Amino acid sequence: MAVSMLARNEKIVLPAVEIPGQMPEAQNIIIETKNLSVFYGEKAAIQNVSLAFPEHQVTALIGPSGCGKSTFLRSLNRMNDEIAGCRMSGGIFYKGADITLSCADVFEIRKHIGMVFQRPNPFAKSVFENVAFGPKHHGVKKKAWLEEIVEESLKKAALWDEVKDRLHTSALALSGGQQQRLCIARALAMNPDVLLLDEPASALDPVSTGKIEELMLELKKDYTVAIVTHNLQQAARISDKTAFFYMGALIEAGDTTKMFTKPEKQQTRDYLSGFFG
Ligand SMILES: Nc1ncnc2c1ncn2[C@@H]1O[C@H](COP(=O)(O)OP(=O)(O)OP(=O)(O)O)[C@@H](O)[C@H]1O
Repeated sequence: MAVSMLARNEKIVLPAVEIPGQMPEAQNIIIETKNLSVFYGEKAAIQNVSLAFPEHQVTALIGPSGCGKSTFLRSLNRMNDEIAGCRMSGGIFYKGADITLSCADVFEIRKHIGMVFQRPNPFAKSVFENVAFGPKHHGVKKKAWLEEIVEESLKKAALWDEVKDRLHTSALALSGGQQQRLCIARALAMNPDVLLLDEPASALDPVSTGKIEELMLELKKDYTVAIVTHNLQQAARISDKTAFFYMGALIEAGDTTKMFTKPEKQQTRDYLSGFFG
């Protein structure tokens, strides 16, 4: 099944992947990896990871620096394709379609699976043009339609009230926290199903971090969210599921409350107790 043929609201129910510690009940899985390995040259950064992302839930990816969280996250919308010498094996299934296949259209994939990076990276354009950029690039020309997309995306990113009177001024004049919410609005403007967030609040002050966390809880009503975070309290506050990575392997994944109170693996217990990381 080609990804480009999937309608936005089409729901394909897949059985949950069996991972130690993961919820046994069947859930709508929107994206999942099966035996995914990612290599930089000869070195494996991710080894045989099978992980399923339940729809409308926040899944936090945690683990010590260098364990492969970002590499794994970036593979989910083929962002690693941009890195010379990076290759992967295994499968990534988005609504049942294997998006690792060479025939899969990466631009189409990234429309469905949007990404926001650690450092806010707005374009040196107006607030409006930042959000309208993707839809314009994908053929939306009508001004009224673009205005509607921009307003709706900024509202969903909880930024509209702060910028509605300065839509045509530079995005670079916004605060760091506003810029990050603008980047989220830019991703939402493409009407994705899945949002990938790589430490979206790590460069922000506590107030802006709080706004991003509140936003995550709001966004999961409409989207499936995967977030890399170093901040264990943040993972505990905002995620439904947590996946713990160590040295490129998925050690344990499951319900966040259970992971933080009764992890099954000793390595998870050690990491959560601060013994390493
Ligand atoms: N572009 C790259 N080229 C070569 N090796 C890379 C590249 N990016 C990451 N790596 C290596 O892959 C491994 C996993 O890195 P990755 O950034 O995915 O880990 P991480 O858990 O996200 O780390 P951090 O929490 O510090 O961001 C590390 O050994 C890293 O050095």
